[in-house]
Amino acid sequence: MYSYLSGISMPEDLKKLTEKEVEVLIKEIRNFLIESVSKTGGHLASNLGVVELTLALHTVFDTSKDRILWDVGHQSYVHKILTGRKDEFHTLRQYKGISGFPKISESIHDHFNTGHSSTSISAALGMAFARDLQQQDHSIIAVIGDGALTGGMAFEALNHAGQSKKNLMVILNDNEMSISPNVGGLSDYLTRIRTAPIYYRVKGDIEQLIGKIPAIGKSVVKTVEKAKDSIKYFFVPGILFEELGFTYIGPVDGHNYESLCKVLNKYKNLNGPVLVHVITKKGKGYKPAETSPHDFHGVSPFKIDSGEPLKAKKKTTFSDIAGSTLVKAAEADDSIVAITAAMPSGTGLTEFSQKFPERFIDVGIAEQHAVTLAAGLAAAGCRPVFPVYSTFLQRGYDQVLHDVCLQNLPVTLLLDRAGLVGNDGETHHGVFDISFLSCIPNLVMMAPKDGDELQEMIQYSLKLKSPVAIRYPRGNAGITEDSNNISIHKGKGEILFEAGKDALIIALGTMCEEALKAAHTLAQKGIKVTIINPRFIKPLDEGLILEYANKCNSIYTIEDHVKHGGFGSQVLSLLNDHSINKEVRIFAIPDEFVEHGDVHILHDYYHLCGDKLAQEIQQDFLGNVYSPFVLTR
Ligand SMILES: Cc1ncc(C[n+]2csc(CCOP(=O)(O)OP(=O)(O)O)c2C)c(N)n1
Ligand SMILES: CC(=O)[C@@H](O)[C@H](O)COP(=O)(O)O
Ligand SMILES: [Mg+2]
Repeated sequence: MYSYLSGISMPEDLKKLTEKEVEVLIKEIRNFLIESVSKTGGHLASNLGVVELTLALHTVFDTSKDRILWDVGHQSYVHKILTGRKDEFHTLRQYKGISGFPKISESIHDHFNTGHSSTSISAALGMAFARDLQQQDHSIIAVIGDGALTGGMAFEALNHAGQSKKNLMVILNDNEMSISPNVGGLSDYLTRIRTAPIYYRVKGDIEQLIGKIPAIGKSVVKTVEKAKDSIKYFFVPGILFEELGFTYIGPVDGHNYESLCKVLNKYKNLNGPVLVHVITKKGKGYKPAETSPHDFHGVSPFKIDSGEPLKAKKKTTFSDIAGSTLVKAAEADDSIVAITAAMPSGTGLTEFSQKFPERFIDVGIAEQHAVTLAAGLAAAGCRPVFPVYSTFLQRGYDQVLHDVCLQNLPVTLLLDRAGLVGNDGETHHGVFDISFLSCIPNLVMMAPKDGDELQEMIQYSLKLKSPVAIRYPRGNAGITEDSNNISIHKGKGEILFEAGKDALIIALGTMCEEALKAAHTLAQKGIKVTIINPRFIKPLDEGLILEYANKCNSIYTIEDHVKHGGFGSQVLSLLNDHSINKEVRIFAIPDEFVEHGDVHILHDYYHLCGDKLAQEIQQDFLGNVYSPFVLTR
């Protein structure tokens, strides 16, 4: 079916093709990507945009020694296809299949693992220092998108790399898009470069021209120098990067394989850091993705002819509820400001951004800045809310501690995608937030069992005069059966289910639903349990937990989070402080990074589901056979 792609196993095979054949290969790769991702889901639009660029990189460089670092790494599919993973591509992002991001463990052609944005230039510079110290000779190329370039780390690295004079190439893949349209002054600057009338002029011509402007006499010299500077700043593309110490090349048409190869060949041995500004179209070659790059940034399986998702739209998600609750709250309180770090739709803020554009702030991929911006807003009398994926808040840790909590500022952090997220895998699971946040003084932390409770918790958080974090998972927000009336009071949990004293299950957040399933299964076996929904991670409902821990025979905690420093550890510590010496078993994720795969598979593997919980509790009653995943005291 694929005349040329079928013959490509490794990058060397590519080098045997003529330019005409490569043109056919480009089309074949796009078809292959569309076919394959329509079944597995994945980051389609970004990959369609870098087909020519990736082929050119593999034509000019040799990644068995040269190092290409893919920023974020969601655009590395073509690289994977060309470096021995074509035949496994149908397993992309599936449990035990290949990852959606670069992985050193997958291939010698992957040189650095990524997933979080804006790391590539720092890593490339580190490798350049190492290469020179070890007197080696290879090329190092960071490929970074215009969205990823909005991240603070990228600026820090550009600043350092420019001055270091190290030989390295930064390829700026500019498609004017982050997940949503890109934001910020730098993005505007790139637009000016792209649309400048001197688009195809080379910088050298302009500099020569400026050099020819005569200047006679002292004051004339001064004026002319000033004028020259202004002309240069106006006309020389990429002057910003030049001033930082980079040689700027571009803009270059990122869909012209031949000219990309020429540029890369010409500048690959240049002394010092070089930045090649490549213009691409996100979603290139597939109409639905070109028209709607946002919708095809990360897709679930879809119909190729229409681009429609295979499964009907999901029910209401936790993110939807967070968004609609904030809209309602903002209608009543004009001090509420919503912040996003380049994830407006992922975090459910689309409606908010449309209804309250003046109170909606997209900072770009800049979580650190977002947190301190929130602190500033709060210090000046606004009520900021920052919905952010749990995993990306890791970027803003010191800002949460130092700028928000130390000053006890009323900032609400909505930790979306808390728990296992599924197919993005180890870089994206939000399973560390309890450990890194619950140790911070002044911070109140909650986890809702369902959508209704999330709504109440957000409303409650907006009344508090202190920082609050609320963690909730990716996906649908159900309504819990057996649910009581929801009324949130600081540090108060609820008895969700009470059948007897054989076992106490303290189930955090959506694990309540799993605990209820287990309770019903166990009831049929004659084992009577009680379930506590703690609602608060901090402060814990100590009274309720101690009362029932004393009453019940054995105690179980369950959470979608790592065990170390997690919720169960805190319960254990509480019981220890009160000398309750009963058996406590913690169902949580052990001390390892969790691979990618469907969430239900991962939950099953780690026994974070009703079936396994019931099985384990039953086993305990039968004869104490323990699973390796649960801690026993
Ligand atoms: C620290 C961090 N924050 C947010 C994200 C989510 N994210 C992944 S890709 C992306 C947009 C990247 O845009 P760009 O670099 O321009 O790549 P493109 O998809 O346009 O090729 C965002 C916001 C992330 N991966 N890491
Ligand atoms: C690459 C990246 O970081 C994002 O695109 C992420 O994959 C989005 O995840 P959701 O699909 O959960 O919004
Ligand atoms: Mg982009």
